[in-house]
Amino acid sequence: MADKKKSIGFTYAFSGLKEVFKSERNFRFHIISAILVIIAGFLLGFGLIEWMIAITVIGLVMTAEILNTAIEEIINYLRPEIHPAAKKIKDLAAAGVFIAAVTAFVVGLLLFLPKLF
Ligand SMILES: Nc1ncnc2c1ncn2[C@@H]1O[C@H](COP(=O)(O)OP(=O)(O)OP(=O)(O)O)[C@@H](O)[C@H]1O
Repeated sequence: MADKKKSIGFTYAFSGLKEVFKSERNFRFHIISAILVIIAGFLLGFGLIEWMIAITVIGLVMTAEILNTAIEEIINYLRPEIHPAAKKIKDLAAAGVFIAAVTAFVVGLLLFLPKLF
C-alpha cells in the first residue's frame, strides 16, 4: 500500500517534470547547462566534493525554476487582471530563479577556473 502510494507520487512528479520540460524554454536551457557541466566535470576529473557541489547547485537551479513555474501557473489559473499583487508575486518568484542562477554561475567559476588555469 505504502509502495503503491509512493509510485503514484513519483508518477505525478514525473508528470510535473514532463510539463515543465515541454513548456519552459528556461528549464530546457538549465538541463543543457547541467549536461555540459557534468561532461566538463568528467573531462576535468572532478573529485567527490566537487561533484557534490556541482550536483547541489544544479538541483538548486532546477528546483527554483520548477517552483517559479508552479507560482506562475497559480497566478495564471486565478486569472487576475493586470494587478500589482500579481506582478509582485511573479517578480519575486523570478527573483528566486535569478539568485539561484547567479549562485550557480559563481560556484561554477570557482569550480572550473582553478582547474583550467
Ligand atoms: N497579472 C499580472 N499583473 C501584473 N503584472 C503581471 C501579470 N502577469 C505577469 N506580469 C508581469 O510580467 C512578467 C512576466 O510574466 P509572465 O507570466 O509572462 O512570466 P514569463 O515571462 O512566462 O516567465 P518565464 O519566462 O519564467 O516563464 C512578470 O514577472 C510580471 O512582472
